[in-house]
Amino acid sequence: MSEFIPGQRWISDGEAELGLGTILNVDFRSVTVLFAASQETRTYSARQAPLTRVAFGNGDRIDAAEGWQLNVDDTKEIDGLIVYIGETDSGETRELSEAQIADSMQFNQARDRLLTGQVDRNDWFDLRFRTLHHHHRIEQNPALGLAGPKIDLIPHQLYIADEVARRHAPRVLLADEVGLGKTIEAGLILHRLLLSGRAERALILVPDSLTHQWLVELLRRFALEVTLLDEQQSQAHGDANPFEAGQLILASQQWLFANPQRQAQAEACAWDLLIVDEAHHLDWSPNASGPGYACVERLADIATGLLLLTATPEQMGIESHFARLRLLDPDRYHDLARFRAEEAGYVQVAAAIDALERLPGDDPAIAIVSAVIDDADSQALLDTLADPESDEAQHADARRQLREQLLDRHGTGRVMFRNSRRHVGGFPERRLHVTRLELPSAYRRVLHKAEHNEDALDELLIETRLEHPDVLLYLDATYRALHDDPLNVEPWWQIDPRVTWLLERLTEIGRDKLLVIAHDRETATDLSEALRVLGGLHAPVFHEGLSLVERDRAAAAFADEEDGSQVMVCSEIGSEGRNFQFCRHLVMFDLPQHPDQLEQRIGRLDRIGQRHAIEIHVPVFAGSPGERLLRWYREGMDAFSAPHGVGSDLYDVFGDELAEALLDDARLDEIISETRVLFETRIAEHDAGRNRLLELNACRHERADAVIAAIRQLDDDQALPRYLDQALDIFGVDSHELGGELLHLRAGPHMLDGLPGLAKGEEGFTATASRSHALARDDVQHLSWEHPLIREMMGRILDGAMGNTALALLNHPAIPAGRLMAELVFRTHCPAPTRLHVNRFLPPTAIRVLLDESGANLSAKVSFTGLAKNLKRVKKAVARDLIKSRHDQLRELLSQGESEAERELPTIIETAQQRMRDELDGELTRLQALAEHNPAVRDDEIQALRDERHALDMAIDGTRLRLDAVRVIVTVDDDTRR
Ligand SMILES: Nc1ncnc2c1ncn2[C@@H]1O[C@H](COP(=O)(O)OP(=O)(O)OP(=O)(O)O)[C@@H](O)[C@H]1O
Repeated sequence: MSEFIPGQRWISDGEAELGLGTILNVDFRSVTVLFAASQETRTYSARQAPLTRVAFGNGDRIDAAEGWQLNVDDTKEIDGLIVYIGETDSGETRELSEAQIADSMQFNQARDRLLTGQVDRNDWFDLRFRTLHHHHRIEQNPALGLAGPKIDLIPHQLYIADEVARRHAPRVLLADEVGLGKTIEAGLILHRLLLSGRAERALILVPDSLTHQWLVELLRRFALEVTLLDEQQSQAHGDANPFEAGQLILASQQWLFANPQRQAQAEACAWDLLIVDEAHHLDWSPNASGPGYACVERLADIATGLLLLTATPEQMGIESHFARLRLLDPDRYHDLARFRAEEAGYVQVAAAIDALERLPGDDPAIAIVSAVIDDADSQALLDTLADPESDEAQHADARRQLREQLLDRHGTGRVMFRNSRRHVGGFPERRLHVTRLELPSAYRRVLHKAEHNEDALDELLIETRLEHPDVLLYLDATYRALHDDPLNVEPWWQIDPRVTWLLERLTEIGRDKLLVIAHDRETATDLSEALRVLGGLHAPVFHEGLSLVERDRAAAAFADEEDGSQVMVCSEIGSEGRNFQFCRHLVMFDLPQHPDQLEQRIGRLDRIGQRHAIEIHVPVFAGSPGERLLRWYREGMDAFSAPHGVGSDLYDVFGDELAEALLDDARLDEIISETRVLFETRIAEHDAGRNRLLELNACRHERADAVIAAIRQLDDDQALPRYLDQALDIFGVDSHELGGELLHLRAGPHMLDGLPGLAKGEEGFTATASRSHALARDDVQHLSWEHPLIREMMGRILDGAMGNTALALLNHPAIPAGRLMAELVFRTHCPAPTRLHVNRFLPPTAIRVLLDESGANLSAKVSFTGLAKNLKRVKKAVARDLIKSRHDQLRELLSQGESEAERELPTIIETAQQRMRDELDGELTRLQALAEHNPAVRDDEIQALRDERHALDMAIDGTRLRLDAVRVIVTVDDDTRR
């Protein structure tokens, strides 16, 4: 029995969480202890108190109640209390009685916990060591942040995500053609930045109609929980800034742009990343910018990173496109004329890249390449490539490097990424079905009037309050506007033959689904009503006037495979960005006026995931302006066959003239042939210049392949299921195999609280480590090293004390019983701001040292696994007694282990530094060379990289070792019973 004296410090064996206790009273039967930090008092039997005396040794660091720290050098005893002697942080020698130690002092460190008799389970120690090992591996993996999301591995998306997310403060325009996965790319970039600590806070601004879709995509595919903010939610925060309500905020553009007070609140926050979807709507003109553009401009100024997403960057004109580029980099994009001139030069760059394929052995090709390059290293590469003496491997290497340099140094690629169907490949065919219908007499009357003369048309515009040429193109809207006309008494859909035609199409396609898009929201609403009245069909409507909930309900009613509606009716703007690729029939009830809008319509169906040819049905009235517009689209630019990316150019030139020619066939013929000529010229120019460069730049296949290979390696990592098994067991999560590689996880009765997705008494979730199985079902999560549950478990182990002490028995024929061994795990600790993501070069690294009683280092001879499988558990109380009885020996081994581990530290530091320098110096050289040619490389980007390199150098240099975990091993005889 120990002798208790008031003022001594003890810790409860059974309730270590009570903290450091102080003996208050002792009599011959009982001892009373005050645990001041947790404000608890306990009285124990003096003979069997489950308490361990806290006694520090040389080298330990103690917190004094007065707030200072003592580094212990020596001890003495006065009246039964230990007095520690040592130095404070300021170098002063002081004494500290144990009674004056801070009550709040934590015993999380392995050494303190061990010496105060707190031992964890052996399997916890095992899991801790394995966690360190896997964490070390995963943090350095080049696919970090890209392997977890539940997506198909599509090269162009992964290339963009990898390229953009590795940049300091990425600011880019993601401009892939409609439906190629810009949302996925933005999600991947965000995910990687978050996982690597390069971003913590992001604001995502999307059109009202897409908020829910984003919310769901971010959750299902990226396991990211975002806060969806609207006015109601914001008001619930009272005076507090609602944008501080979460780290990832999703908000509707319409709501924010209309609300200056909320904008001010958003601007008052710090954002690492701002994402703006459908950015072509940001209204800008040389004379004035609209509230949306102005709001994004201010936020873009504050936010470190910026992603603008649009499939049709030039829909609002080239100036407006330029204005958006300026949001990304105001210094680079300040002069529109210069921007245009640069674009003209892209033809030569593209020609030079193509010429590389003809080298060596083609003198004109050398001249073409020489005309573009003007720096020494490119010239050296060209010399190698042109030299017939170089071998094939040298040629290939020089060609590849030169190609990269030309793209990097002379192209647009750094700020804008645009993939097209043409080079991504594998997209379905588009088939156009046009039906000519008779004009109903009411519509014919209107047209007749308009055709009459210009004054009559003006009158019609005044009377209907419609715009020109809408009044001619959307005849149902015109009819509705003329409701005072005594001949227009019936609803338009009663007289419009497109309605019966639509009903016939629906019957014809059987059980297939069909999406209808109409220009006008009223047309959409009325049409839905007409289908109900005339065909008995439930056709949900989807337009900008509906609330979010109504819109999502409509989309869900349409999407449901079993019980869903066969048809849905959308307005133009209402459906932009939505995913309807489960449907292959599109009806364009009328035609939009801008080719980009036409492409946006088709893009609802023609998206990644579409498995069938797309059937585009267009009803037109014979001889009407609508039919003339159709001719312009078909004959002028093949608008229905594929996206060509030049629609904006054509609209800019011919849009106004076309509007004037909608009643004039002869004029229309001229416009169509002029359009065709310009179409072909532009296609040829774009193919030769900018588009060609954008295309070459949008996906560099070697890089994409390397990223995919790294992801696949993690996908196939056999260590994951083993680790998961062990971790789930220890954390108390129940897991059941469901077959087909599926696992159902739910909280067990003793689960440690706060694990993501799991709460006691709740359903839990189904998950699989197989990417293909996860993709096949919406309700199945993708298990990977990046899954929130696994990250949380690993984080808790690494940040906490779990399993950092253990004691086990070893029965070994060659070692006599009663011998002691210490298995020490040291961990590198490199304090650095998270944004440096120092882990990519030096993740916490474990050094294992196994010492026998005499201090001999056995680490190289006896592996962790080899030893672990021969160890036996022991009861906690026995373990505690064993430790108490061997305190001095253990202290000795701990300090010796530290010296052994320290010997390995310099090599670890050097290797990490080398890796960091190789990577960052390479990137710096590349950026500097780029900056000479490509003003899209910002000075601050280069400076930031230099600063980063310097900061990393210092941080890695300051790496220290810490004892992370210790296992005491005691040898026993065969017949030892415990
Ligand atoms: N890698 C992928 N794996 C699985 N599904 C994907 C992948 N990429 C895209 N998709 C799916 O394809 C559809 C189109 O992708 P997304 O919405 O990101 O395209 P987008 O380019 O943003 O389209 P839009 O131009 O219409 O805004 C979505 O349903 C998306 O979930």
